[in-house]
Amino acid sequence: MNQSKEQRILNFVLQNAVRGDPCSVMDTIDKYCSQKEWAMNVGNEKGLILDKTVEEANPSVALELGTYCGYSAVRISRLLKAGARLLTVEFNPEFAAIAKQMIEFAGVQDKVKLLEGPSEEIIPQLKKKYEVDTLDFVFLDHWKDRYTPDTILLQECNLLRKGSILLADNIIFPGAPDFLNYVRKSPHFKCTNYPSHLEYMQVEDAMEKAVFLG
Ligand SMILES: O=C(NC/C=C/[C@H]1O[C@@H](n2ccc(=O)cc2)[C@H](O)[C@@H]1O)c1cc([N+](=O)[O-])cc(O)c1O
Ligand SMILES: [Mg+2]
Repeated sequence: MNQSKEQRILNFVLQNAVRGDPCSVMDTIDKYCSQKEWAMNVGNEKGLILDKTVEEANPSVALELGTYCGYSAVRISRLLKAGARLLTVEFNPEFAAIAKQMIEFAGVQDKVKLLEGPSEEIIPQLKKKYEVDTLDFVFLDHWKDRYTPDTILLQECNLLRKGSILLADNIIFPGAPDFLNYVRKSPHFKCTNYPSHLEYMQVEDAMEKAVFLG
């Protein structure tokens, strides 16, 4: 049966990137997805905003919602200090299998734990099952209608602390209007908007940073 787009992206990386080199993996995915087949990786323009926010957070424990092929998991984990870890949530088994291979090829597997399942099931397990105290950084890039309920769930599970940084992708396209409304109206978050463009396209997009105030 014919391959999936995600399998084709992984194969292109395995054949063209440098094993153990996260930047080479990111660049190779960006090359494929800008020249051959578009895919919903955060990409290099918004990726630079992600990099700066991760560096600002300098997290010991980071969470990503929406692994997909592992592009942002590689991007985030390459910046983590010794001993720090990224937990990334993916519920599509095909995507999880691709991402696992992508993460291992990039050589960041010791920093990344891929959790398979829906975010609403995984988030309540983070403290007891995955030994998380609080999260220093959260990247939201999964279903856009899950950003708000999962942000509320993170608070209900006491997973945020004063200064925890949330960064959300796709604020303009496809858009996450209820999330934007929620965090901007909430007295518990200080928000910053970062205008950018949709990955690999000349379409407006933006990222929103929301710092939890406790
Ligand atoms: O739809 C988008 N993203 C949805 C991502 C969904 C990913 O999150 C996982 N997940 C993991 C856990 C869950 O609980 C739910 C889903 C899904 O299995 C998928 O791997 C999107 C779309 C465009 N676009 O241009 O159309 C651009 C983007 O940058 C996007 O991020
Ligand atoms: Mg996205």
